[in-house]
Amino acid sequence: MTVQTINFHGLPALRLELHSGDSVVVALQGAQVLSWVCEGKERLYLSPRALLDGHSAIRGGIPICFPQFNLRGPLPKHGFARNVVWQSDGDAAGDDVLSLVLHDDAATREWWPHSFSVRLRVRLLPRRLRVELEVANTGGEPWTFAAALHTYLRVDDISDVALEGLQGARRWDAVRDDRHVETAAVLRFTSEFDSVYAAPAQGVRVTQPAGALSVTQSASLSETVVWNPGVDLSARLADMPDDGFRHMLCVEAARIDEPVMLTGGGQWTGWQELSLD
Ligand SMILES: O=P(O)(O)OC[C@H]1O[C@H](O)[C@H](O)[C@@H](O)[C@@H]1O
Repeated sequence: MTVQTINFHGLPALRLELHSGDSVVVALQGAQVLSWVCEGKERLYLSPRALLDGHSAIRGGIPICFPQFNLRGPLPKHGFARNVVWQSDGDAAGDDVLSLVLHDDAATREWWPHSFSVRLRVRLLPRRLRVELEVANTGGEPWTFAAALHTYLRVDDISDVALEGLQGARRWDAVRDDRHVETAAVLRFTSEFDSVYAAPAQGVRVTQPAGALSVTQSASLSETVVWNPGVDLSARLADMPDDGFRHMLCVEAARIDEPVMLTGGGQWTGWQELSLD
């Protein structure tokens, strides 16, 4: 197992490699995982048109949304954590773990006037990647936050992908602004798909001809968001190729509807785990 500091397409990043050859790359910007190679194959989608300028949101990998999800609040979309540079936190790292931390500073207090630290631990195991977010209130006043691990899974062809595990879950279909209980045992993706589900306890499974991947998450992340922009929105997104939608599916572990309240000194943890079947 080796940890290296690297330059990933111009971005400072950390890279961890197992003896097996599996590897993970995490950019200091946003503590965003940008690559997970498992058994010789890239498992995360990173748009070939992603903006890698050191501050714009990066289209792909595992963006961290904090302390806001989407436009559900006054902050920039998905909060500011994905736009700022985090620090490597070697102390909190272990043999198979990369750790990065973000503390409040003058810039974050301009957006959000609170004292906090957010830590991301990325654990690389054979056939498995676990991403754990820890949020602490380092001040005296209580505050609330929303968060998401906005994972872009790489798929060979979205028309061959099936997502299982959401039948019976409460769903808000954001495309149609419709609330209902999911009836489908298997979801398929033929057009824009953007839905927030009550997270199923057993997680979900993404299957395609090349194999299956299971996605599980902590109960503290109470929602699973499923997003694929489809052909029209993909063409409108400047940082995605027109056919980008074919090669990705976002399965996000999120905390949206009921924000977390942390009193001074309080701490919260949420995780998502990806594992090859
Ligand atoms: O374009 P971004 O700001 O990265 O957001 C990308 C997407 O994130 C989530 O999946 C939301 O549910 C979508 O509504 C949003 O379009």
